[in-house]
Amino acid sequence: MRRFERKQNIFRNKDALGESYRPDQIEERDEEIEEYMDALQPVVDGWEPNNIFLYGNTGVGKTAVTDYLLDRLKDDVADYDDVDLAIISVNCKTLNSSYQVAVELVNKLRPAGGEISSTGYPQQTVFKKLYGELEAIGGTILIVLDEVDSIGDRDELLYELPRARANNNLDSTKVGVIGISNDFKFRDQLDPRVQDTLCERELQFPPYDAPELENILESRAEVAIAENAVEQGVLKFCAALAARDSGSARQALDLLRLAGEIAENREVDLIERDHVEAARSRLEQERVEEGMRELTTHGRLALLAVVSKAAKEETPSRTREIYEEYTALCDSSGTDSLAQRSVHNHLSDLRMLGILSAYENRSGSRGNYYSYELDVPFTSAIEAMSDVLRLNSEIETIRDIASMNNVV
Ligand SMILES: Nc1ncnc2c1ncn2[C@@H]1O[C@H](COP(=O)(O)OP(=O)(O)OP(=O)(O)O)[C@@H](O)[C@H]1O
Repeated sequence: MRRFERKQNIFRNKDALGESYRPDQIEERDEEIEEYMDALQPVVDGWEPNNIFLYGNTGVGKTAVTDYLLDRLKDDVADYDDVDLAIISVNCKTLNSSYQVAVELVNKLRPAGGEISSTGYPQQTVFKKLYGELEAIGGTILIVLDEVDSIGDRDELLYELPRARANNNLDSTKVGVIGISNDFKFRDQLDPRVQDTLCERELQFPPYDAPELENILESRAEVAIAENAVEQGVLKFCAALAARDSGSARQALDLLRLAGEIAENREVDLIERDHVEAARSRLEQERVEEGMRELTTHGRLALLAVVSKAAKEETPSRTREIYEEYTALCDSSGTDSLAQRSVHNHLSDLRMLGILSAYENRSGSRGNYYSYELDVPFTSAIEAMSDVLRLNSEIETIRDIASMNNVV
């Protein structure tokens, strides 16, 4: 067996490409930072903070910019004796009601051993306990609620918290809420009263374009990657791929990190374009697998039907044709098939997940119909499918047909 050996030809500090790294510098967000600083100005001036709602797609720097600015704000207000600032951050991802977020906040503020249980209290009791903790800290408190959309429509806390002082629930403490979300619908679904308070200041972070992503990658590569370990054009390529797909800095950084790991495993000292291509297809496969995990058996069978059509070079394919393929697969797997209408719904879900793309065709008097094709490489889709459906011989046949047709 080989020994573990330290590898450092490619990476100088791989953690700097990871999710928990906090960059010293934020690139390409000058305007947003200006606006954000304006919204935070009342804190420095000693007034009641604005409530801020920050939204934009995933990976566009909402959390990074917030962390960076709040660190700065903390340092800068230290110069003013009459401002006492505390910042509490909670990620709401696993908390799907006001009640749960309030419990989480109380428990963050209490010393170990003093936590309250996450069930069993009336909501107002938990809110009261929260006000008690906030009042005990005093001064100005900014509460950051990341992924705030997880709270869903049980959003009373978002209404109560910013008004706590006006409603005499807090006496001297000044509270501001910073809500962060990548769900564009969330804001519009909020109760209008919540909208008015929480969205006092709204900041939108647009997706990055390719040159912006390239700058972000360059500044991160300086910290993360060994000297002369990236072939010329590779950062541009990663940036272009991520810009075309999502405009997400996370995606661009993930591509670079994985490309570096692939280069490392191939025992070369240079990250090349090929490694980025390989990283892209692996990440795409992960995305399909992740999407697939959420699918029901029928969703998977509907996807496999499209994969089978793709192997025969028959995509884009109409729902009716996909449905025939689907019923045949159901027969082979001993599963009762659903009606065509339901399969159509599964196909539109797969489209939402970015696994399929759809085209609307107009067929004159007989109305419109949709046709579908894979929006991910054939290989990624079939690889992801092999583990989860017990249809080995069918999947082998599809693979054979695909290789005869040179479909990859
Ligand atoms: N402008 C930037 N300069 C430097 N690094 C950035 C910038 N924008 C994003 N990043 C980096 O990209 C990654 C993703 O950013 P971040 O977590 O802030 O995205 P987000 O908008 O909060 O996404 P999500 O909604 O998924 O939480 C992080 O590693 C972050 O450090």
